Amino acid sequence: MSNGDRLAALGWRAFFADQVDPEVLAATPPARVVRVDRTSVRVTGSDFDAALPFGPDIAVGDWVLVDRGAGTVACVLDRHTVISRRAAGLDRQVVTQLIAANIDTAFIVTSCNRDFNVARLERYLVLTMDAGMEAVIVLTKADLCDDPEAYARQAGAISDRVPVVILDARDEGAMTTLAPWCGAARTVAFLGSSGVGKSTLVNALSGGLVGAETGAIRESDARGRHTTTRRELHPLPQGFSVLDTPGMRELQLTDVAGGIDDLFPDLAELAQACRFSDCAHLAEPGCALRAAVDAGEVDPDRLARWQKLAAEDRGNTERQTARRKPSGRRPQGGPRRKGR
Ligand SMILES: Nc1nc2c(ncn2[C@@H]2O[C@H](COP(=O)(O)OP(=O)(O)OP(=O)(O)O)[C@@H](O)[C@H]2O)c(=O)[nH]1
Ligand SMILES: [Zn+2]
Repeated sequence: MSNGDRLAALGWRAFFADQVDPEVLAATPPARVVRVDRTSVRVTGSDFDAALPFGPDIAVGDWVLVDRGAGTVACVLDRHTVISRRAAGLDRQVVTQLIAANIDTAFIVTSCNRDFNVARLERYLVLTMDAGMEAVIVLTKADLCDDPEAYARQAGAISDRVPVVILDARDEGAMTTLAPWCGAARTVAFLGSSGVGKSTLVNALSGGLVGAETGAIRESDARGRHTTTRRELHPLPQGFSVLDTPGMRELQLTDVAGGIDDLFPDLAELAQACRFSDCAHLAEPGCALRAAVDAGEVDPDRLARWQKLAAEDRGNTERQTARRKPSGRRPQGGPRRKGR
């Protein structure tokens, strides 16, 4: 395999190459961040692997330019997609935690059991749609369930833009089911609660090469033990990359209004017809959404979930904007990039 082919297999494409002049690329070669630890980032390039000192705002999946002489990340390239979540920092400060960058497809994994929750799936979908990723709902543990189709129907009703697949993550057929999204040079990620089968699927896709740790779950409460401890991107010999992420207990939304509109386009459109532009869709006269509920055209539960997500997003976004420091995310003094 040539160096160019190796880079392409890692996901290098015109979107990234176009950001940098060729001579800069020659002097500071591109590499993909495959792991982020507390003090270092692990990167893979066309003909090198390296552990470099951690820099702020570097996410697993990022494309960076490497200063090989200094042994540092010279620059983080603009991301094609990025997912982050709001986390509570010290002193109730709102901090944004980067989860992963440059993912093409997010497999949102849940099981056909008590883990299944439409509101939580919507939350993940808002996040991934806002990030510009393709999303697929993956329902695992179909083999342990009497009526998996009932789960698939509920999941399928969430959005006509999101395909739903049902599988037994431990079965060989799981690979075939996910293959359409795992083409050459693609990057896929598994998101979902602990114990739903993410590591099992990563193992299946990689043919056991990755050896992601899987854990037994306590069947009594359908909750998994927390077995995945770090985020790691695995470039596979089949020519695509897979990211395993830990189970996420809490997923707060910030700055995802676009994703909310994408997932609830009908409600966003109806709201335009409310008499008051700041209608809270509660009991105001001339509320188009309440009228649609009364007419049986809108599910009131879905409306309530949409309102809750929108309110949460607004609250967090306002708090974050108030605290955001005016600093860029690129280390200073890096190589000059196009258009800058
Ligand atoms: N019967 C059955 N068991 C499954 C299926 N998917 C996962 N399991 C089992 O459920 C347990 C948890 O699976 P994991 O793959 O470790 O779950 P995870 O989502 O990676 O969990 P975390 O690492 O904690 O985030 C393991 O014992 C798996 O063998 C499935 O589709 N059917
Ligand atoms: Zn209204």
